[in-house]
Formats: sequence, structure tokens, C-alpha cells
Amino acid sequence: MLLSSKNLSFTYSGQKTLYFEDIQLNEKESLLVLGKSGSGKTTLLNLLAGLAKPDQGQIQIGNQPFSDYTGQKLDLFRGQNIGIVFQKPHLLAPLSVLDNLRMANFFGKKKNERLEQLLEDLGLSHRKNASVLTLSEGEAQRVSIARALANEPKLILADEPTSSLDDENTEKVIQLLKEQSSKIGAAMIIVTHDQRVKNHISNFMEVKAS
Ligand SMILES: Nc1ncnc2c1ncn2[C@@H]1O[C@H](COP(=O)(O)OP(=O)(O)OP(=O)(O)O)[C@@H](O)[C@H]1O
Repeated sequence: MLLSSKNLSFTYSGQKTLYFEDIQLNEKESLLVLGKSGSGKTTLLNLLAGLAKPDQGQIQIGNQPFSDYTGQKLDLFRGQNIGIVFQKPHLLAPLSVLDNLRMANFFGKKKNERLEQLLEDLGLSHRKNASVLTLSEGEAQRVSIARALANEPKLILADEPTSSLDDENTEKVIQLLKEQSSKIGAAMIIVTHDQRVKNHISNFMEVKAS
């Protein structure tokens, strides 16, 4: 088992508590987390990424008590084991495409000799020295996928990677995530309200605001 979550709940100040179904994910497995806008998908992803602490419940990643980790231990574990594709790319603006990936390596204390290959796989090698300020939206999104893969994590978490894309690009991005995660042997959780993604990943659960 790569990831298991039990009895997770989270409360934003002044809001009703969000409760989440348990998740069990094997190594290299993909899971789609579906749910309407506001149901708590991003919150769940933030909990699984250690970006928010659950009120209750536990998360284990690779038999480590991940939800107990704090501070530097949490940041390093996340950097080395989890790649996150955020809803918005959040790239480091003054830097080039390649340097954004190198920064991921720096924070994860990893050295990936294959960053240029990764950019090639994602159709970005001609943009490797470009400032991220000059990228199109689609290119920026692919850089954010490349950055999530840069440390060859065991787990990839992607938040709404297709919500702003047409059918053709949705298919491309999902294929890319599937191919690249299987290339590095990573498991993947995609959180989305986009029912089209169901055509590509059969294993799914639903988040319902309760
Ligand atoms: N920082 C916050 N403070 C207070 N309430 C919040 C905060 N962030 C989210 N919420 C509320 O928590 C609930 C779940 O939000 P969340 O962003 O996890 O849902 P979501 O399913 O990802 O939505 P979407 O698909 O629109 O991104 C919503 O009711 C939202 O209004």
C-alpha cells in the first residue's frame, strides 16, 4: 500500500466540517476524486499533500505516519515523495523553465539528470531557457506537470488539471500524466469536477459535501 487515509475531517473557521471517505492506493495506481464545486476536493488534496492538517484522522504514505510530520521533516518528505500539480501553475516568475525544475530538485535534495529529457517528453525542450513569464497557458501547465515529476516522486497529486481545457487538450494532458507517472512508477490522484476524465481513469471516488 502506498497511501492510506482514515477518518479525515477538516473545518475551515466558521464553516461546517468536511468529512472524507477513506482512501487506499497501491503503488502505481491511479485514482480520480470527483465532486461538485465546493464539495471539498481541493481541501482533500491539500490534506494528502500535507499542506493542511486534518482536524482528525491519519494519512500514511509508504508506511510513514505522514500526517504526524511537521516543519522541515514534512517539507523534505513532501519534496522527495509527492509531486503536486496545482490548479494554477505557481511557477517562479523570474526564472527559466529549466530553473523552475532545478528548484524543485534543490528543495527535494535530489539531482535529476533527466530534466531535459522530461522537458522533451512534454514538448517543451525548445522553451527550456525561456522565462516562465513568456509561456502560453498550456505551456505553463505542462511546466507545472514537469515540475511535479522532477523529483521522480512516488505520488502525484493533481488539482483540476483539465478544467480549463477543450476535449482534445484534456485527452493530451491526461495521457501525459498517465505516461509520465507510469514511466517513473508513481501513483496518481487527480481531483476534478470534470467528468470527461472518467473516460481515461476508471478507478474513482466521489467527494460529497455533507
Ligand atoms: N480558506 C477557506 N476559508 C473558508 N472556507 C473555505 C476556504 N477554502 C475553501 N473553503 C470552503 O470549503 C468548502 C470546500 O472547498 P474546496 O475548495 O475544497 O472545494 P472544491 O471541491 O475543491 O471546489 P472547486 O471545484 O470549486 O475548486 C467550500 O464550501 C469552500 O467555500
